[in-house]
Amino acid sequence: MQKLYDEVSSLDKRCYENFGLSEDILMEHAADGMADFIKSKFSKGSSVLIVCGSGNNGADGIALARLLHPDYNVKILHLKKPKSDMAKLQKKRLDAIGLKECCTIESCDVLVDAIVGTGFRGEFNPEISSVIDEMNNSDAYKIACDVPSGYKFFADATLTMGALKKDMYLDAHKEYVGDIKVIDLGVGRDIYECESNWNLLDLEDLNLPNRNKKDTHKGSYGHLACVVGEKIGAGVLCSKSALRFGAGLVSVVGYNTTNIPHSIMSSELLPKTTSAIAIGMGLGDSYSDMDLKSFLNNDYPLIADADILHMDILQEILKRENVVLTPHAKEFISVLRLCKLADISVDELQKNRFKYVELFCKTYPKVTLLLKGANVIIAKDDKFFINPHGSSKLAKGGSGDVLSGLIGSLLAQRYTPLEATFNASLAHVSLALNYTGSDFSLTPDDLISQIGKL
Ligand SMILES: NC(=O)C1=CN([C@@H]2O[C@H](COP(=O)(O)OP(=O)(O)OC[C@H]3O[C@@H](n4cnc5c(N)ncnc54)[C@H](O)[C@@H]3O)[C@@H](O)[C@H]2O)[C@@H](O)CC1
Ligand SMILES: Nc1ncnc2c1ncn2[C@@H]1O[C@H](COP(=O)(O)OP(=O)(O)O)[C@@H](O)[C@H]1O
Ligand SMILES: [K+]
Repeated sequence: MQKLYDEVSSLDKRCYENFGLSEDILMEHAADGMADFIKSKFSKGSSVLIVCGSGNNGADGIALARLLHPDYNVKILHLKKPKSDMAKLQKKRLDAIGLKECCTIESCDVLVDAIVGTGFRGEFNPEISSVIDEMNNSDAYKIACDVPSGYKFFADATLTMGALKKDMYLDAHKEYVGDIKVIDLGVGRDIYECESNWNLLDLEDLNLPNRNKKDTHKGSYGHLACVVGEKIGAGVLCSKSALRFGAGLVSVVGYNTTNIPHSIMSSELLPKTTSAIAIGMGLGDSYSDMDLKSFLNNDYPLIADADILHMDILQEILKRENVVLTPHAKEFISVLRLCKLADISVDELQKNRFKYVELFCKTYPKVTLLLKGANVIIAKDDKFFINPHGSSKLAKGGSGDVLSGLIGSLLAQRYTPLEATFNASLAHVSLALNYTGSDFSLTPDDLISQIGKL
């Protein structure tokens, strides 16, 4: 697990004040980290074009040019005259060793974007936009210094300074960042970083269910009741996924339980041995509120997904002690509207995913939320996690039902709602990562069939 930050300037400031490091020392480490990265990937003599802006992001780029010259064939393009004190100082140092400047995006092996970093505000003017377009069209290996400029530069790798920034994990930004690597700024990352409520999940954080205890029976591993309605397929996917992920028993529950696999049980009412409930997937609108209440009149841990996230009965669900909500963006704006927290478009949500997740959690601190997307957000109270390891292989109907089953399974096996959710989410993305077929071909059944290989 790694920490995430809204901003790192306060962390830089701690370095100046607590560790006696200057801005110059920090920047020298930033540039050195980038130089090491390039040296590890490209042999001496490779051509490196560094495109610099006028602030400290540009200054990082100028310092990098100095560190690579003359072993590498370095060229520098100043889009604007150096303006910040550090940019002016770095330019003076570079001029002293003499380095060729260029004024167009020339062909090169490595292209470094040091136009703007965290100080970017507003929009680029048309000239800068067209330079970035040209850079994007280059065949070179593309490196973003700190962050891809304005999230318009398509980087192969982003070398980010000091610590990870939350903003890099907005869904829309996933297209631009490439592989992300943190560069230390003169002190180890553990020392540079301070507390943060936001964390990035690593695949290694996955804690799978186990069968280490010997004196057990099926009841030891819980019973998930999956309440189904009109579209039985969604409930079946959820149930199969739950059974495969270790729940001792799984039942499809409701009025429509014909044609279900033999391994799944069925009943009209909640089984007596129920230890967790999954509700919402494929529910349709055939249940009355009264019917639904009969499934909710208990305090079992519950995962609510899909159709139920549009229903007024959600208010009742949100009062429960152990509940997980798994909306995608469109469902989350419905949740926010039902809760009278915000009436916004999907677009507005996607631009401000972190803010609205925080708003929801502040109002419902007992609820565990998983907001689906290219980068999944998992949150409870004041703890927030991002799972960035999913891929577009998962963008297919039924992927979410499999996820609900994984979460439901762990709830039934008595994981806490937060543990169930982040472990299930990590398992879900691992299933997609482990799939060896073509990206476009992954089906929910493929996901389920791979659970056993985790
Ligand atoms: N201790 C530090 O201060 C460190 C700073 N570092 C680097 O410094 C960067 C931040 O530097 P700054 O705060 O100077 O900011 P940036 O260099 O990211 O951006 C500010 C510059 O961009 C220009 N700019 C802003 N909006 C623009 C727009 N819409 N169109 C065109 N130009 C625009 C401004 O005129 C200014 O010159 C980080 O991203 C990182 O790369 C690193 O060297 C690490 C240490
Ligand atoms: N481009 C993507 N990158 C990463 N994960 C994705 C992407 N598209 C979809 N997913 C994941 O796939 C799942 C889709 O769930 P959902 O939209 O509820 O599908 P369904 O309701 O059809 O089962 C979610 O876990 C989501 O995070
Ligand atoms: K940049």
